[in-house]
Amino acid sequence: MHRYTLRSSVQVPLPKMDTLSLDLDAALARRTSLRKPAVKPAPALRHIWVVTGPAGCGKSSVASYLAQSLDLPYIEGDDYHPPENVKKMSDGIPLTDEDRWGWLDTLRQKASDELESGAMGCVVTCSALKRRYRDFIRQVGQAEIGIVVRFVYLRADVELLIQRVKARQGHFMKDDMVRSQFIALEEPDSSEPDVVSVDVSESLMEVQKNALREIKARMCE
Ligand SMILES: Nc1ncnc2c1ncn2[C@@H]1O[C@H](COP(=O)(O)OP(=O)(O)OP(=O)(O)O)[C@@H](O)[C@H]1O
Ligand SMILES: O=C(O)[C@H](O)[C@@H](O)[C@H](O)[C@H](O)CO
Repeated sequence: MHRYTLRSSVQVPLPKMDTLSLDLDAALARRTSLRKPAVKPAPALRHIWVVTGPAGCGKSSVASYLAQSLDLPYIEGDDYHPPENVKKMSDGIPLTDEDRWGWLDTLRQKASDELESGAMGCVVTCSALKRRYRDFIRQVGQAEIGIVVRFVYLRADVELLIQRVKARQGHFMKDDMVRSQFIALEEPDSSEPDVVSVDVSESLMEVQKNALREIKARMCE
């Protein structure tokens, strides 16, 4: 190791202890003042995950799994249809925009209330078939700082969903309604970057795992 030696002719007056401490305090004061103010960590983003798609695509099956996996409150959209909507669908009559606005407003309010009560996020099932429905729900994220609305669109073809709804027991939505869902459907495209699309032609377990992986990949965005 290279050792430095002071030339003996050079007299370096050693500062007295008090000036040393003064210098040390001054140096510390300067350093503190130069130190950048502590940056407070940004509050974690709170997500409203809206699982969307036509009847039978797996919204309830996937959303309940996501809510459990992420330990988040789960809002089942079907539970908030007014009775007249349920009756219409049970009678094989497709809903109209007018039928849906109140329901959509209830769902987005429920999601907002969950976050208001301290939840770090929530998972909502809502068909949200049309772009304007998704825009309506997006307003929650535009109104509140730190709240992010994201959509998980469960993508399938009509014949597959007809089969799945046919095989389902005890639900008011019957297979004869599935085609009308696709007529109303405005599939999300690249103009909606807050939508992640998941193919639901695979097994339920695969779809659930894929959806969870996609969500986790977007949590920090
Ligand atoms: N990937 C899958 N593979 C096989 N069956 C599935 C899959 N996903 C859902 N299912 C089944 O398809 C039926 C419809 O699923 P689910 O009720 O979750 O759909 P949904 O979108 O919530 O329907 P709705 O909008 O009518 O409430 C259920 O019987 C469910 O068990
Ligand atoms: O917008 C709609 O037409 C309805 O919400 C359907 O898409 C759902 O499948 C219904 O909730 C039954 O589950």
